[in-house]
Amino acid sequence: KNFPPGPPCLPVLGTLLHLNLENPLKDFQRLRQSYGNVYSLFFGLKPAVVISGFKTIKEAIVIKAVDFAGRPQDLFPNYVTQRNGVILADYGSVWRDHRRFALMTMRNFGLGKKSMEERIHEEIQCTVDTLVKSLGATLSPQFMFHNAASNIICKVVFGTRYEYDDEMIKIIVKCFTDLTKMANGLWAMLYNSIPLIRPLPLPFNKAFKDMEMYLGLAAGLVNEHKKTRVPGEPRDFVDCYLDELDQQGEGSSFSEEKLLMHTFDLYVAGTDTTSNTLLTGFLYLMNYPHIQERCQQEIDQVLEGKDKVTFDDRHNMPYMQAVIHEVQRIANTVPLSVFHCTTKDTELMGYSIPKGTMVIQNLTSVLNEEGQWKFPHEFNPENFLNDKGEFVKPEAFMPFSAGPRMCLGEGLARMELFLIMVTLLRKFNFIWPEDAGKPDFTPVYGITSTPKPYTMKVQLRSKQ
Ligand code: HEM
Repeated sequence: KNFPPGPPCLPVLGTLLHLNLENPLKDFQRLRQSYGNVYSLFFGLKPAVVISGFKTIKEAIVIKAVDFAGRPQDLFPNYVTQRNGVILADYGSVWRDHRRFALMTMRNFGLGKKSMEERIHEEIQCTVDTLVKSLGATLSPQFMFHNAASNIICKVVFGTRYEYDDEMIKIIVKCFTDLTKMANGLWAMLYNSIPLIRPLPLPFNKAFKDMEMYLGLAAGLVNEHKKTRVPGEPRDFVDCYLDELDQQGEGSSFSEEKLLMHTFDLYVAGTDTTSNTLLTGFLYLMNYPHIQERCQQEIDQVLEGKDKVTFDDRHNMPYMQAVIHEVQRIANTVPLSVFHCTTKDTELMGYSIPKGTMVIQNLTSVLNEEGQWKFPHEFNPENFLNDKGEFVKPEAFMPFSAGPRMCLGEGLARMELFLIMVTLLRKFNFIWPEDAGKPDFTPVYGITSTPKPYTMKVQLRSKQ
């Protein structure tokens, strides 16, 4: 009763036929126009509510926070991750303990402090070396940015990194990029909607194989940690978790099984998001050379005489900050966030939503919402600058979502984006190759949006 309205529903299929399962973003927008900011869909028999627009999303996930802080437990990714980890954990003590632990650990390891900056800078040096080797040639930057993001989070979690030509990093990055595309793609939607097909040998089985591969790798790394660790002197996230396990008594929610999936969550969430944001950033900067040039002018001025950029320098770089935020807005890296679920019977904008209903936050609808942005539909850093040229962040800037389930890697991601983009723009000019044709800015849909593969030319800047 009083459930949000939605398109007509068929037996077995629900409202699946109203969506292009390869990329439903346009359908979500179309349905919003017909049914408003809160409407319902049915995945088979399973009801879902799609929420759109800044006001509605804020009301749900920030103001009524706990009511909307659950995660559905019967979707394809829950089966693939064996219901472990933090990203898909339902609202409750296991999620709370693991989230708090991850936030605290990453902070102790220097999030916002110098040591994390040093780790990022070490990795940037490898990116710089790759670019120097490509001077004058045309380069595909996909692997380079994926490898850099992957290595940074790998160092935080496992204390190690892989050379860019190491077979292992190729396997890991491929596994992560495949999984984030599969997790809410066509086969996942069919898996969710039609339980009868689950035992069949269909393409979704690849995700289970990828996960098995990752767990084998992680178990090997954890075993090595067990042999070499000094209790109380942690080197990385895994050591911290093992220390925590030593201290936890009976009834603790920490376990080795959970550790493995926790490493997966941080590793995968930290790789595909940051790298795709960087790829989007350089795609736009090459095609808006005047914006690239203005960034470089600001960087040269602020960093004059300095060896390296620090995260604190962002306070003196309003234009660069505006560009990075605009890149994140336009990249729309996690377009539907991660699906939420109501934790109790609740209400939203006058509609009743029962406990256990899946909630899809259409972040896309906020990041390009008319009325929230000066230029909602174009790439324009002015969206984040006031009349005095100062950096301002509108409340509708929600690429990391908001509320209790908000991205826990936001601090790390922001530091990476700033240090990487500033260092590379200071040293190089990025040029759209003359023979590359017109750029295609339309991203490929998945849990993370990915720019279509492109190439770049790199020139050493004369000043450097
Ligand atoms: C540009 C980079 C990133 C973007 C745009 C992004 C975006 C998001 C979004 C939209 C969510 C879902 C929030 C919700 O359900 O309401 C999320 C969750 C999460 N992110 Fe990120 N993320 C980024 C980087 C990272 C990094 C670097 C890490 C790793 C340290 C990370 C770890 C996580 C985790 C563990 C969650 C689950 C939080 C929870 O369920 O409590 N993310 N992220």
